[in-house]
Amino acid sequence: MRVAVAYSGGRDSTALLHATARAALDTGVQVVGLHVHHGLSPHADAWLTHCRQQVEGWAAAGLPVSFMFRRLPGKPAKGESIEAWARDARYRALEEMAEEQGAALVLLAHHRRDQAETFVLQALRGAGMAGLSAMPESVARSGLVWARPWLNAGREQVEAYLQAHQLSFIDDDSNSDPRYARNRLRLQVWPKLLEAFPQAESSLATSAAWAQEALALQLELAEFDLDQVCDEKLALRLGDWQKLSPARCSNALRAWIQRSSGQAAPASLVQRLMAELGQALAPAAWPHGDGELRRYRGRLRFMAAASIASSEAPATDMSISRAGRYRLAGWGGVLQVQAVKQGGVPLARLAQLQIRPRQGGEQFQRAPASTARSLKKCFQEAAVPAWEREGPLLFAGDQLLYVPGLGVDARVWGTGGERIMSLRWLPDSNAKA
Ligand SMILES: Nc1ncnc2c1ncn2[C@@H]1O[C@H](COP(=O)(O)OP(=O)(O)OP(=O)(O)O)[C@@H](O)[C@H]1O
Repeated sequence: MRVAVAYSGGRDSTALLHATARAALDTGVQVVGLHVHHGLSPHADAWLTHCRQQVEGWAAAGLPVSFMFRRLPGKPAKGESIEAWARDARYRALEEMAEEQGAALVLLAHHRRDQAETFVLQALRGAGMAGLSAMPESVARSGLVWARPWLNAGREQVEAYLQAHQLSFIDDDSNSDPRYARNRLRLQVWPKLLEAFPQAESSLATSAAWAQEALALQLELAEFDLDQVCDEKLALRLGDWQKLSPARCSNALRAWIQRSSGQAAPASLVQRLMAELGQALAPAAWPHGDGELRRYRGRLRFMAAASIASSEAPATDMSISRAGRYRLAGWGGVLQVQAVKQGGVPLARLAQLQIRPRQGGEQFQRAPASTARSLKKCFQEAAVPAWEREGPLLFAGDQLLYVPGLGVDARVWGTGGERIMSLRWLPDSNAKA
């Protein structure tokens, strides 16, 4: 049997790797230290050398321990948080190495101060229960168990272990860089906090444990509620959902978004949906992750971008020769055609219309003196909300005539001397829940 320890060479993971290897003596368990070379610090090569040599020294002294490392390919993208990139890439590399080594258990050296700091950092961001839960003692992910055996141990205990065994470790100079929130908290706030509240670390870690319990309850309640308010295709039946109390509504919604899209719901999206979902029944859409949430006929669904274009009503032809309201089959609404003096399309151009779903790549021109641009750009410039962007596009041959939310394309505006018409898409507002 093989156990892995994520080993940065810092204080905590040095102590943990050594302690694990000692505990494994005479048990038949093999321990492997997994080191990730981030390539971010000029010292990264020296750290790697230190780690390898330290483990080789321990192995030579008879401990059942070996070493493996991986260099991270690539760099954080421009604008991406270095911390977030390094964390994600580090966990992926650790996962791959553990698999290669045949280790089903990976130990991380986080301790109680790390847990208390995480709780405070999350609270300072206004996090909910998921954030305040901080780090779990163990979690199964990607076929591996990740465990933090020292999550309830104080930093002094780790320090005492290092001293007792005369272990050397790396002092990462980036730990004093004040650009990182954790470093500011650790260096500027923590000493003062402990001076005023000596029990702070254990109290905050206890609060994180309460948050974990509260989170588990929230998730259980959400499962229960979603069983009642989802249809067989897992769409949310809005009429039933709205009957829940406000706290249960947002709790169930958050869990439903995560479940149906596979992506966590930002607090801003949940807030917005709570305000907008119950106000009307008209078809509407809200962007989320790599797709959008769609309200249609009293149900909310998530649609991935790839499936959106193909799932729309099919392209159809129609002919319009006078003002009026025209119901478009399969589109859930009517097209209003009215005579206007300017800014409209010549009536003659409506004789052979094609009605098509948006497919991407369409260009629209908002004013005669401007140029044609992508629909996405035009929607952004005109600040058209997501739910007003829905509906059919009207074409005459290859020429785009009308886009819901934007109006008639300026390239086809009539110039006078002919009957010109405004077009307006009116989605049904009376769909039943
Ligand atoms: N480069 C790395 N390679 C392998 N494991 C790492 C690496 N960086 C962090 N870890 C693991 O994640 C844990 C938490 O990381 P964190 O950055 O908070 O600690 P650290 O200051 O790098 O090192 P230490 O916790 O060993 O003092 C570490 O204890 C270690 O188990």
